[in-house]
Amino acid sequence: MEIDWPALRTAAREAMARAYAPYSGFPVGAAALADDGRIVAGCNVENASYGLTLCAECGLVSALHASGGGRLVAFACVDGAGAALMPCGRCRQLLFEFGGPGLLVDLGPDAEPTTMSDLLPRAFGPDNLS
Ligand SMILES: O=c1ccn([C@H]2C[C@H](O)[C@@H](CO)O2)c(=O)[nH]1
Ligand SMILES: [Zn+2]
Repeated sequence: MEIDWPALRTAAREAMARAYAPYSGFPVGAAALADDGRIVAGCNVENASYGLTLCAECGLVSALHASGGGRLVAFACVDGAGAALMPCGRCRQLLFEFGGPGLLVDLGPDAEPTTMSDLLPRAFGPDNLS
């Protein structure tokens, strides 16, 4: 499948603009290409009880399912400056569930994408339960 990385980055930036991050002042947007061609996105949503913060990737995974499910093929995440941002540890696990080790991960316009297996080597995942 052809991957339009600029379109994914744009979708991530658009989601980032809708972030609710009054406590950290660190808005994040994430977008991914699903295996049926649609783009799903999410932004971080913080809470006065700081530890309840939802990362942008949480919203993305929820959006994937709320809009029909499927698998993730390619993923991009941006910070408030629009630069590529690496998902936190918890979000790597969330993304692995729906993209597996081959999920392509954006490293920005000046680098080749990497894969989830680079971000989360020797991952625990659904296959370990079968
Ligand atoms: O992968 C990440 C890392 C951080 N954040 C958010 C959580 C918090 O609102 C802010 C600062 O950590 O960035 C994300 O949304 N995704
Ligand atoms: Zn996270």
